[in-house]
Amino acid sequence: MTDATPLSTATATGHKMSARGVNVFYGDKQAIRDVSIDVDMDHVTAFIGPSGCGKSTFLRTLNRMNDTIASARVTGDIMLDGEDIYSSAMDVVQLRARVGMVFQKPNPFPKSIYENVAYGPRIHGLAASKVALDGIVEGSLRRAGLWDEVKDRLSDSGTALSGGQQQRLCIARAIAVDPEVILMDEPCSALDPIATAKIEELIHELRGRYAIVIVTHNMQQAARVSQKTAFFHLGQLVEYGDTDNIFTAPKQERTKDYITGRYG
Ligand SMILES: Nc1ncnc2c1ncn2[C@@H]1O[C@H](COP(=O)(O)OP(=O)(O)OP(=O)(O)O)[C@@H](O)[C@H]1O
Repeated sequence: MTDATPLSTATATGHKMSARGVNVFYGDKQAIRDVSIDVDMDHVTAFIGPSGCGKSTFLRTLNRMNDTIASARVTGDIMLDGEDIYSSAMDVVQLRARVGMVFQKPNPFPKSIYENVAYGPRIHGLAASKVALDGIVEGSLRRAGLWDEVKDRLSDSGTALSGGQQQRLCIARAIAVDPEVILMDEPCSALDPIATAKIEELIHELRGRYAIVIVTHNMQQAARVSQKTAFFHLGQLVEYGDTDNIFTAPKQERTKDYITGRYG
């Protein structure tokens, strides 16, 4: 591909995920306007912008979570490894295993800690034996930084953990099905500063192994955890670039106004 190649479709961009000309409507109301962006493996991408600008809506297009909202309609192209995730051939259950999601409010299943992590690998047939499943559960909890805190109480309910532990359990659950991309929608907004610091540390550790996209209201958090930042405003992607540049030398006036606290 040369620089002159039009980016009208994302088929051959070589990025982990690519969106081209994406619009999202809720009924007649347009929430996302003509957004094009690439997401890569080797960095964390932060979506920032004032409340209601469409960060969560756009994030949800990346694993078709908007399918669960009856009024939502998505147009444009979204590719995962060059494959159109909105094509009729795409298995949505598989897609959501490949592109996992962690929500604002920790939402463990009302099941044991072990079952929370084992459920996905079991339904996706990822473990041939109980020993293999035990290994996946332990490995996922270790990678989510939770193993030492829960190894002696795996049969306790996931909902009995603290909020921060529940969020790490949800990250372990996402990791357990061996995803390629992890979407995080304000994962720390319900957590205290210590639990938040643990999640941020975890994001650093997971970086490189997965493509990570995080929606955050907190600009300091975006600056701490991400290498790329996308600024959204009124449903548009106003600016996307290296996090350092977005925060120190934004090119667009609207980005500058937002990061200097003039609105939002
Ligand atoms: N399920 C829905 N039905 C109708 N409109 C919706 C729905 N979800 C979001 N919207 C609207 O779409 C626009 C974008 O909302 P969205 O939640 O994506 O923004 P956001 O930037 O993530 O906001 P916040 O930071 O407050 O979470 C808003 O105008 C919102 O009211």
